[in-house]
Amino acid sequence: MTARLFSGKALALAMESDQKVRAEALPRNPALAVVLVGDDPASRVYVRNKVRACERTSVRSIEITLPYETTEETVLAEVARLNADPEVDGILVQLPLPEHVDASKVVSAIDPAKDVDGFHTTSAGSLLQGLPGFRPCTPAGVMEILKAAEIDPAGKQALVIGRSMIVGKPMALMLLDADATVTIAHSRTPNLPELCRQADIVVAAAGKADLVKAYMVKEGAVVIDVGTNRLPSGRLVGDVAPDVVDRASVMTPVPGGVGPMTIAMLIENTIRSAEGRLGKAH
Ligand SMILES: NC(=O)C1=CN([C@@H]2O[C@H](COP(=O)(O)OP(=O)(O)OC[C@H]3O[C@@H](n4cnc5c(N)ncnc54)[C@H](OP(=O)(O)O)[C@@H]3O)[C@@H](O)[C@H]2O)C=CC1
Ligand SMILES: Nc1nc(=O)c2c([nH]1)NC[C@@H]1CN(c3ccc(C(=O)N[C@@H](CCC(=O)O)C(=O)O)cc3)C=[N+]21
Repeated sequence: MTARLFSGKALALAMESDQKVRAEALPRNPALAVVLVGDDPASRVYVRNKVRACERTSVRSIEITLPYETTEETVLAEVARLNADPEVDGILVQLPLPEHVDASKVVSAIDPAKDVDGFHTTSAGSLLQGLPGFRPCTPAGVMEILKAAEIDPAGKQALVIGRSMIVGKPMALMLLDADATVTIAHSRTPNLPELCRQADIVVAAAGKADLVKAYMVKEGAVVIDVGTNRLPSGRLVGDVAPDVVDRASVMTPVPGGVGPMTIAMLIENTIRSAEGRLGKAH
């Protein structure tokens, strides 16, 4: 079998036209503030992509770049200022933060009503309880891809590789909510190939190039590649080896798969936040 490559980039662009209309229908443009501490080159690429998506959808982008040495107190003060600003709808603090800054403390300081990343304990609690709230953008983007590709997780065996707060854990919950039977693998999982071979849907989010190889994939499985690994050559690759294309039925490419959908969901959360704040609730 040769997999169909599902373009997250095309889906993200399709979502943008509706997002732009909604953003422009509001009394003021929705605004997203991104706080970047230090100058991690990978983070810079993500921030640049977010800024471009904001431009295309009429979302105001506020970038706050602080030097690596910035104290936790200053980062917290910046978050407090953005919380209090009535013109700001979404706050994203780019992770990872420098070691001397406690990331969970900073994330907890964000007003849950502006938590467009969906990492605050309030948002995480809403996801766990099936209540409305901001959903983390990457797994939400994966769910949108599955929907657009007409893949219903109900009754399927799903394997999530990775258990981070950003991707793996919320991904597993969302697939569970969609009635899949979910297995979560991590670095201490001894039998990854065996678990992988049983899965109808594989979401790879470990950050290890070529972790998922063709022999591990069930014929006809759906393979979603979240990994973004920068090779020494500068090339960006996912967690899924190229020859998996011969076994999967649907696959997402890297780049051009989950990454652009993460950004599309961030814009979506920001516009929803603005709609709520400006009296256009869903
Ligand atoms: N496309 C996008 O929009 C996004 C892409 N990413 C990318 O996704 C990847 C994961 O990101 P993130 O979750 O933040 O990363 P983390 O490093 O926080 O988590 C990685 C997870 O993978 C697990 N893992 C590592 N090695 C293996 C292995 N050999 N077998 C099984 N599990 C393993 C780890 O296990 P343990 O918990 O035991 O350490 C951990 O749970 C990265 O490449 C990142 O760049 C991330 C966010 C968005
Ligand atoms: N608070 C916070 N929220 C995040 O959502 C967050 C974060 N911190 N830290 C880092 C990870 C990673 N992440 C990506 C987003 C977009 C692409 C993306 O757009 N990728 C493009 C290409 C990018 C490139 O060319 O390098 C693609 O896959 O096509 C990738 C990765 C969000 N993250």
